[in-house]
Amino acid sequence: MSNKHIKNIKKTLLSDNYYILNKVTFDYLMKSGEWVNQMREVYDRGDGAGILLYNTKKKTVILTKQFRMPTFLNDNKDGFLVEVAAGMLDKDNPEACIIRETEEEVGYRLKEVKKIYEAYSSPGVMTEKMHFFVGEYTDDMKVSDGGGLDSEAEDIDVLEIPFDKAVDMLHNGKIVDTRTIVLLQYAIIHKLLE
Ligand SMILES: Nc1nc2c(ncn2[C@@H]2O[C@H](COP(=O)(O)OP(=O)(O)O[C@H]3O[C@H](CO)[C@@H](O)[C@H](O)[C@@H]3O)[C@@H](O)[C@H]2O)c(=O)[nH]1
Ligand SMILES: [Mg+2]
Repeated sequence: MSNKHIKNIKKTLLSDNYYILNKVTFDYLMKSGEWVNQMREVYDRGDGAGILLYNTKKKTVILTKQFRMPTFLNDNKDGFLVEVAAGMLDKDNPEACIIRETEEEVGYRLKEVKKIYEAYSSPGVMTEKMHFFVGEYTDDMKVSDGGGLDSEAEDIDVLEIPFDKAVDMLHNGKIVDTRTIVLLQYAIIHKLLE
């Protein structure tokens, strides 16, 4: 972390109730040559990973459906969101995380995944970097019903749907999760299911 355009970075903890919210003040060198003091609230909940699971024979994908309170508070009528399987890295590397999350959330045990992108989720407010994966699944990889961890009160529906239906949902506004949109578009562009 070095940048000659910033100095005097100071962090004040506002909340560590569950994850970390800091108030960060710093001096920033404008293009004009003037130093200005700025403040940002920065939420740190670690990094995450998400995966589009696809089956080339059946031409299907696996998505999840779960309640997301922040979306309920902002315009998502019933608060349920259709998403790719995803989770937070915790202490794992991204590959290990997404293999673990795939089994927990949708019940498939993957051997291989392919990393396609890394991107910041919401760069103005969050530190979170998201690792994007795609992975091929077959029926024989199914080891459980998935659904998420009871210990974390996860209550996840597993949706195995035709890829064409997922693309329709993308185009008619039924899929409104950025990662899911990015991954479905990747599948379209790279003809993953053809
Ligand atoms: N008590 C409590 N529990 C929480 C809180 N925030 C999260 N949790 C618990 O932590 C679990 C995290 O589950 P994961 O599957 O690891 O993460 P995720 O919520 O699916 O997050 C994924 O999607 C997010 C939204 O796009 C991403 O931000 C994240 O990086 C990750 O990819 C949640 O199910 C929930 O039980 C909180 O504020 N309080
Ligand atoms: Mg999850």
